[in-house]
Amino acid sequence: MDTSCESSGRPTHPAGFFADESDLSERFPGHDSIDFPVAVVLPAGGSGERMGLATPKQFCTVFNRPLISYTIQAFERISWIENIVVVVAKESLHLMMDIIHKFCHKKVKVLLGGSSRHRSIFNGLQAFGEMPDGKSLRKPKVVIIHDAVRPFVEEDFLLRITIAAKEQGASGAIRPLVSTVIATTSEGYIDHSLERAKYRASEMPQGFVYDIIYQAYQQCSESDFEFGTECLHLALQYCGTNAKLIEGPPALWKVTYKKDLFAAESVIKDFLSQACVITTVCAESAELAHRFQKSLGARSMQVDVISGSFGNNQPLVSKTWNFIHITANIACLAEISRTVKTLHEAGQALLYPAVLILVHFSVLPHSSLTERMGQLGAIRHLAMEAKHRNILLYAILLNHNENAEQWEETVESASEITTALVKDRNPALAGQLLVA
Ligand SMILES: Nc1ccn([C@@H]2O[C@H](COP(=O)(O)OP(=O)(O)OP(=O)(O)O)[C@@H](O)[C@H]2O)c(=O)n1
Ligand SMILES: O=P(O)(O)OC[C@@H](O)[C@@H](O)[C@@H](O)CO
Repeated sequence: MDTSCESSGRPTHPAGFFADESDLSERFPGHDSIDFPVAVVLPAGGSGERMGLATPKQFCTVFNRPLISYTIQAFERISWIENIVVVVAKESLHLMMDIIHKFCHKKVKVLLGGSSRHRSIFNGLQAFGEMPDGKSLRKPKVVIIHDAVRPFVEEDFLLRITIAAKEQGASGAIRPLVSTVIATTSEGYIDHSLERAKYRASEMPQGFVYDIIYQAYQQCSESDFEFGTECLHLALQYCGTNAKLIEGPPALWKVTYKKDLFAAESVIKDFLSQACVITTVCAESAELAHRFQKSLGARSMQVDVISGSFGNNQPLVSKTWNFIHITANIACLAEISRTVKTLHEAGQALLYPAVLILVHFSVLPHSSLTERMGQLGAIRHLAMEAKHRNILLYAILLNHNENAEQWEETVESASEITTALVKDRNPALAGQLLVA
């Protein structure tokens, strides 16, 4: 089934998680040598038994977004990848279509999987031949096969896999073994152990000249289909193609057990919390902003400070998912409401939850904290509305202190709270008035 979704202002990917395309050609000169069609097959038809949850792991969510959506995004943002074929179980078909629509995924065709991973992959490969609906996709020169439950894959590694597949016929990601592999007897005793240095773990992505892997699957035995787990082996056994093996980064791991889901959430949290933008509206808030910038910088956060709202500054809005607004204006909720609208209209909270933090300080000596909390109480309602747009709105109140040391401590405390809110993105705290 084909899908399409027009969406305005899809966020670009920040540097750091995915390699920024601008530096690819420096890091990997082959970037502009993809002058042949490349497609991807994402097997996603499994049941995830080892995860031990009712929902198949590819549809388990991180920040209210299914794992498979992160994987699809990793490929759809790459300009030289023409088509993405996702292969799902029949009972997941509608859910998959909903995900594609909700997150405005592009270049995606959904096909039905089979009773085993190899059967699902073979079904996916047939998207490039004659299809019953007549909507076949252009046959790629190279096809990348990648488990849908490996969401963290970077463009420069995909480039290496693709070019190696074009040159060698097949290529695959490998990782060093973490544990030693031993052979066991039928009674459950050790028979012998393998010399770990001679072996590697076979991971994904893998790349193949399309005709090679397609012919290999056409020759597969029932046993291969039922019990096999290695596409590279099929290319070797049935087509005599010896895959080029390329050591990949640790982030290529396959989400298999529940611990892997927690690990995936931590990777995404870390990626989201690397940068923030601070907006200020007056000289006092600018002074405080620079104190924040220094303090957050010391917590490894990249901070941009701009005076006034960021308005239609799309590059700035699409650079991060964390926004801090510093003001002494007690009627500041209108400013916050405008910022929520800007972020929503820019699509910046479509794929990841955005964090918006109001930092309100009072320059009036002995201003009543209770009074300020009362005046800002409407933020709760604003936060509820923002949450429906995947924007988490928090507020931190500071009491300006004439005593320089105490003021420094207050700012440090506010920076610590800000860092925690950005890193954790806990929806339960949205709309709360926190006091530094
Ligand atoms: N019949 C199958 C079985 C698996 N897969 C996919 O192949 C990838 C890797 O397989 P695996 O980690 O084994 O997934 P599951 O089979 O779902 O996991 P489990 O073995 O724990 O049930 C996953 O994206 C899975 O959805 C598939 O497309 N079709
Ligand atoms: O064996 P499973 O079906 O759990 O997962 C598939 C993995 O084996 C596979 O992704 C890599 O080993 C590379 O072939």
